[in-house]
Amino acid sequence: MLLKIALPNKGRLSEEVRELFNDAGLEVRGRGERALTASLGGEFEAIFVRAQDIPEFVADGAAHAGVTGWDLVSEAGRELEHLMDLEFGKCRLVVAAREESGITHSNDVRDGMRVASCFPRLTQDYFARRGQSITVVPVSGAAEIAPHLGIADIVVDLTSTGSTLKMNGLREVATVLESSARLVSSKTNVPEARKRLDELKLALGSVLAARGKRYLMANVPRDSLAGVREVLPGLNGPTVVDVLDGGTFVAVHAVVAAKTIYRTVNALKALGCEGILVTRIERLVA
Ligand SMILES: Nc1ncnc2c1ncn2[C@@H]1O[C@H](COP(=O)(O)OP(=O)(O)OP(=O)(O)O)[C@@H](O)[C@H]1O
Ligand SMILES: O=P(O)(O)OC[C@H]1O[C@H](OP(=O)(O)OP(=O)(O)O)[C@H](O)[C@@H]1O
Ligand SMILES: [Mg+2]
Repeated sequence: MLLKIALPNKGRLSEEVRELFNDAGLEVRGRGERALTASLGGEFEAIFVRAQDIPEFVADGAAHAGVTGWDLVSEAGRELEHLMDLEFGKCRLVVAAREESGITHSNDVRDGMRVASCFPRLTQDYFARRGQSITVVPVSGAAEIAPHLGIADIVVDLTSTGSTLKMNGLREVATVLESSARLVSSKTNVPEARKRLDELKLALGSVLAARGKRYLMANVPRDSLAGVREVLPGLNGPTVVDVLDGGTFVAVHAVVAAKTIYRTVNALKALGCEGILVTRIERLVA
């Protein structure tokens, strides 16, 4: 059974999605720049569509699963199964107003104000939940310009670094939704498809787990082993291997958090370790 996975054809998420699938051993094969489908390592078939259309395609059964932004999944409001947070494409959907508007909080938004957004549903829901009655001005992009054109008072738009808002003289006043890329599937998938999707989750998850980790090897003086054990917790404690010379050193292998590697290497050095080697891990199945 060939599972169809809908992936973004271009834009913010497409490169990172491809990288993730490649790293998981599901290489996007036979894809020309404008191809609409491609084989993914022979196991799955990728269909390339706009990120925005992916929730609909998956919900309608045109694809078994898909990768797209949580913002788009939420806006679509379709019944989908959330399989996995892929931890990239991180951004927030925010309410923003012109610096000089005097609006610094959602409470300052007055009834009847016009809100430009590419996310009309989420915008409407957000203000409705707060008991505020606004009018959504739906746009398909560049919402940030709307207040300057006089077609809206405020905007609800995506931001990550904040530079687009700043460049447009807008101030963020509230967060509507936090988003990142997600793997979603249709709720109606048959058991065989579910099994394949579990395998896909395992493959993608093992890459994500490995990204934050490094494999560390070091020659450790036998006398320092106790100290090293404290520095290197590893997955199940470090692996200790005898070195052929049978002498004063043993080899220690461990998986360590990438962000602590600087500190770890210094600590090992201080314990008299030698030949310290740090490498990336491709996949980590715990
Ligand atoms: N600044 C950002 N930083 C991180 N992720 C973002 C950012 N902007 C958008 N995203 C994520 O990427 C998704 C796709 O955005 P993208 O800009 O590629 O497509 P689009 O603008 O919706 O569509 P199109 O370019 O086809 O009109 C968004 O729905 C969101 O999840
Ligand atoms: O906070 P920042 O880092 O500035 O990012 C925010 C911008 O990124 C997205 O647009 P994108 O660049 O994807 O262009 P688009 O409008 O063509 O989708 C979003 O719609 C904002 O305009
Ligand atoms: Mg965009």
